[in-house]
Amino acid sequence: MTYIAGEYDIIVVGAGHAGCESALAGARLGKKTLLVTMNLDSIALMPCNPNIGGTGKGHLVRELDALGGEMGKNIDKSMIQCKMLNTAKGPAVHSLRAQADKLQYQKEMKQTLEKQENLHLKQYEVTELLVENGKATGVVVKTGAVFQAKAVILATGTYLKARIVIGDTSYDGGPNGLFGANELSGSLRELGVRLLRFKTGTPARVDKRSVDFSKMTIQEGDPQIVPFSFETEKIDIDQLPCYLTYTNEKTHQVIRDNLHRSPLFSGDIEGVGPRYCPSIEDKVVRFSDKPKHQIFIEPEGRDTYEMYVQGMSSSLPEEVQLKMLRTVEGMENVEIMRLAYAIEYDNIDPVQLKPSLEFKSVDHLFFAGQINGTSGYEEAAAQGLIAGINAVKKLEGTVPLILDRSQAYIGVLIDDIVTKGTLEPYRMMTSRAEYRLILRQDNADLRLTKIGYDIGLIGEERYQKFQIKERAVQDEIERVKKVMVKPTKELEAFFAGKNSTFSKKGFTLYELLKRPEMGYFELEKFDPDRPKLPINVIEQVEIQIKYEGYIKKQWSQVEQFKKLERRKIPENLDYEKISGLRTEARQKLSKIRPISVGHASRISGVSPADISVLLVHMENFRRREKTDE
Ligand SMILES: Cc1cc2nc3c(=O)[nH]c(=O)nc-3n(C[C@H](O)[C@H](O)[C@H](O)COP(=O)(O)OP(=O)(O)OC[C@H]3O[C@@H](n4cnc5c(N)ncnc54)[C@H](O)[C@@H]3O)c2cc1C
Ligand SMILES: NC(=O)c1ccc[n+]([C@@H]2O[C@H](COP(=O)([O-])OP(=O)(O)OC[C@H]3O[C@@H](n4cnc5c(N)ncnc54)[C@H](O)[C@@H]3O)[C@@H](O)[C@H]2O)c1
Repeated sequence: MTYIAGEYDIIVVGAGHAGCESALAGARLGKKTLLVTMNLDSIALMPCNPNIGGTGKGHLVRELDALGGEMGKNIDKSMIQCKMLNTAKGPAVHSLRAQADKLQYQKEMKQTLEKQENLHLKQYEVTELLVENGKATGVVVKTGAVFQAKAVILATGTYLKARIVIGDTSYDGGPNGLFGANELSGSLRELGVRLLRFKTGTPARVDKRSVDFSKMTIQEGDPQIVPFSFETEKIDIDQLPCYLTYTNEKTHQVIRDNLHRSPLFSGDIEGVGPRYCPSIEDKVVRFSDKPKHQIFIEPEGRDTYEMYVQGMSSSLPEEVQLKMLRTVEGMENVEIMRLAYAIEYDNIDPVQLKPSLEFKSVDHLFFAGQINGTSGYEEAAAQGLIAGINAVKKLEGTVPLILDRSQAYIGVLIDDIVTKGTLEPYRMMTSRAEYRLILRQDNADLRLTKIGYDIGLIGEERYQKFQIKERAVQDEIERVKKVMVKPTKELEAFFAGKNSTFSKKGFTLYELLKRPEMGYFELEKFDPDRPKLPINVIEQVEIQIKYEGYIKKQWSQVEQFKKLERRKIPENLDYEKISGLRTEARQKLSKIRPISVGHASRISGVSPADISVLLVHMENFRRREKTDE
């Protein structure tokens, strides 16, 4: 029966990684928010690898934290191992990665949601979206109850019309043995939402007691854990190890012999899978010259025997999975606890969204997370936060938060999907960002805390602490510029030990720090008056001094980029009336409706010549308006 069950400012559908951030942002910014989800026991579930961060993704989490999101804090509370990846490379690509206790991660997030003022949690399947006069007004759930709202955020992940495939077996169902949501897609289609069909997969979970770890290489966490959240001071835990092993020719033979039974190759799966998280059968086919592939065996939590087999995502039949796993060193007697599977689901074509994540043709309707064609917990959470903030801004009639490509990986992610769309699940990587040297994980707070504070998600106390850090970095850089290091015998010997060119005229400490071979700590003996500073301040001082030249160069590129970003295009510009635009450019511009000239220039099919035509048209338009005034 249909009845009005409640009225809210914002309704968020789906308590995955995107929905949790959206709902927390909405409630923390003072809006009465309803978070409705299919199963309250699967809040913030990690249906694949229970890990947060990794290359590019770690950057997203730190940015999210600087803006006032929750994911960083939640993984700090629930990690069982942590590593800074890529430390042999430059700081731009250092990425934090933590293995989570899967159940604890969920428990901590659920508790945070439950304790949040203004936030209401309810378990239902949403079957219909309500729209009146081109504006989202609420949702209908399976029982017929109607929940009304001023804005709706859809964050339904991989659940829409989800289908599970294991070899020749397939059935309707969501991830991890949960139900899929079969009705909402139809309602979206009726409202004119264009849907695509993607797929993803997960490896088997195996019983720890059936694995011979003595044949594998142990992978310990870092001795000093760097927290994800800029607010977490210290993490002191007993870390659990992971293990490294490899596939071999025998494994590959089992896969090749059974490829015809893999739905990915027999054509049984129509969805498009993530290029950058390929299944093992994909890897064996696409990289056929490789004799082996890395496999990480990772714990799913502290209190479980289940281990995750990273690198072996598959949709091969059950008995082939077992045969294939048992060819791997250390897994000769392995027992599977949960089978690997592939999952197909409906998602939207994200070019239907504005950069604020609002749907272009339905006001007050936002989309966030994997439903937008992305893949990954962190990508989902980042969008969730932005959608939550922008739903609030929409209700308050203020300008949306749109981070640009020089401000944050979050900006790169959203700009990419809403401008170019995606033909396969989109995963963040450092190579997607043009201004990598500026967008480091270590300076996410310096880039974004002020924005989080202005929005209202960063409190006064945290902001003051941040300002103290910011000032300390500047003061120390200024100080080392003034410290003169005399050319003593001791300094000369130190230089010789470093193979560094010595000069009798002496140096400033700043000049020494610029040299790649010299570190801040080892120069302490030549800097007797140095103040005692926190490690995160010293880290900034070193990076900013060592990479100053490159960073300056990147800032001048950013200036060029910003010039075009600042040239805003009127929302109602009629591209049909601009003569000189090529037909493809006219169609693409009308479809994407870019917000700035810079934005327009990134649309595939819009050439530099089209941009010149657009610029001339805008200039004429501006002059005409000025004359009319
Ligand atoms: C098998 C598998 C393997 C994956 N592998 C990885 C991986 O290893 N690493 C990685 O980073 N990402 C992986 N992903 C992707 C990752 O799970 C998602 O990117 C991420 O969880 C997306 O977050 P989300 O918030 O968008 O959606 P989800 O986490 O999927 O959450 C969606 C939420 O919406 C709810 N919901 C859906 N429909 C409705 C409805 N109609 N009414 C009410 N509630 C609804 C669900 O109950 C759920 O709580 C994998 C996903 C799957 C399923
Ligand atoms: N989003 C999806 O749809 C989807 C689908 C399938 C798989 N995935 C998952 O996405 C993730 C990305 O794969 P990835 O290989 O780039 O992994 P990653 O981003 O987790 O790690 C990157 C690199 O870090 C190192 N590393 C990883 N785990 C480690 C450990 N436990 N100990 C030490 N070093 C470790 C390795 O060098 C690895 O290649 C995987 O966890 C994979 O299962 C996602």
